[in-house]
Amino acid sequence: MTTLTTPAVARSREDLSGLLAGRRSRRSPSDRHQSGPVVLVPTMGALHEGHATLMRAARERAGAHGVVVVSIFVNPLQFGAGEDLDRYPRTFDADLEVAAREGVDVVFAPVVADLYPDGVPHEHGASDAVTVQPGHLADILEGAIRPGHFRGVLTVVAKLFGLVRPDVAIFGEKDYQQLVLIRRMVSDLCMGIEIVGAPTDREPDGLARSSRNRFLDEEQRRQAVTLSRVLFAAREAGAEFGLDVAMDEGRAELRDAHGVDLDYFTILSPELTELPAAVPPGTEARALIAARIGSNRLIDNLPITLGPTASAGGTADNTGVS
Ligand SMILES: Nc1ncnc2c1ncn2[C@@H]1O[C@H](COP(=O)(O)OP(=O)(O)OP(=O)(O)O)[C@@H](O)[C@H]1O
Ligand SMILES: CC(C)(CO)[C@@H](O)C(=O)[O-]
Ligand code: BAL
Repeated sequence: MTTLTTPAVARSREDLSGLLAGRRSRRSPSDRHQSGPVVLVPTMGALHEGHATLMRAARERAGAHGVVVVSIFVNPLQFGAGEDLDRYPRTFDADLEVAAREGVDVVFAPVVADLYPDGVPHEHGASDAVTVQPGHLADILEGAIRPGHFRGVLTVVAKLFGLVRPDVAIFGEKDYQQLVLIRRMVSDLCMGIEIVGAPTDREPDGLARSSRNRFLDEEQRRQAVTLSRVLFAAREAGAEFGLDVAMDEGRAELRDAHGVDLDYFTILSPELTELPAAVPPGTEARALIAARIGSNRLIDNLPITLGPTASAGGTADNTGVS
């Protein structure tokens, strides 16, 4: 029988610094060889198997002597007015079980006032708070639909980095634009933290696991698989026939779908810039999709290697139907 050790739970920043202090003092240069890295997995809770893959990667990276910290915090600053902040699932006891199963050392689950002692600095409210302003990459895709979202994400991630001071932080590729922006923040603000991107974990039929999937009813669950179908169809066609055909095949999947209200389907460079008009065979790209199914908004993406007859069409051609 496997014995599970419940992670230490820090409910405030003071708890966290207490829990991490002992470990940090042991990380002196003289005995660094005996200690491993501090590895952080930031989450909003409602943990599922996708999160578990991140924790497993963290445990492996930290080794027996390192520390795995999982943060659970539903960050109000990244939710816009009318979004699903209030109904976002909160399942703390079940989350602790997942963390225990994956060998997490510390769960950091602060309250809102702990991370925002002067209140949540929403754009529309007066505030002296310093927040992280992302570049223009935050204005496209998710940022176009959710203005201010990435300012909220980067601000809270910067706070988590400041509190946990990890050597490594692991994020899912499922939130691909988020991952790109976090890498950019760490680089531009010289944070000196290694950012690891973990592949998207999927249901057997291809649907990307997501905390919000639990809100899908049976019919919506059937419709939700359209997102990954579009991406896999685009990937297969793109590998053989290039970008334009990849877009066509993705769009064809969308035409046959019901109940899927598309926000975007596009293929961009891995850095989320437009692809040039002609790309050489073997060019790496990223297909990205977002859609609403009922009142649920889902996102997904997939890496694509464009094939020998690839020819890029720029924004006009590789922007999806809506
Ligand atoms: N299916 C997945 N595979 C790998 N990583 C994932 C998966 N789903 C989420 N993650 C990653 O887990 C981290 C925490 O994400 P979060 O708590 O928002 O979960 P989520 O399932 O993405 O929820 P949401 O429904 O809000 O999109 C992020 O880095 C995210 O990219
Ligand atoms: C990175 C994150 C934990 C910041 O709140 C969140 O955006 C998420 O769970 O992907
Ligand atoms: N994982 C993305 C968090 C959000 O939708 O706000």
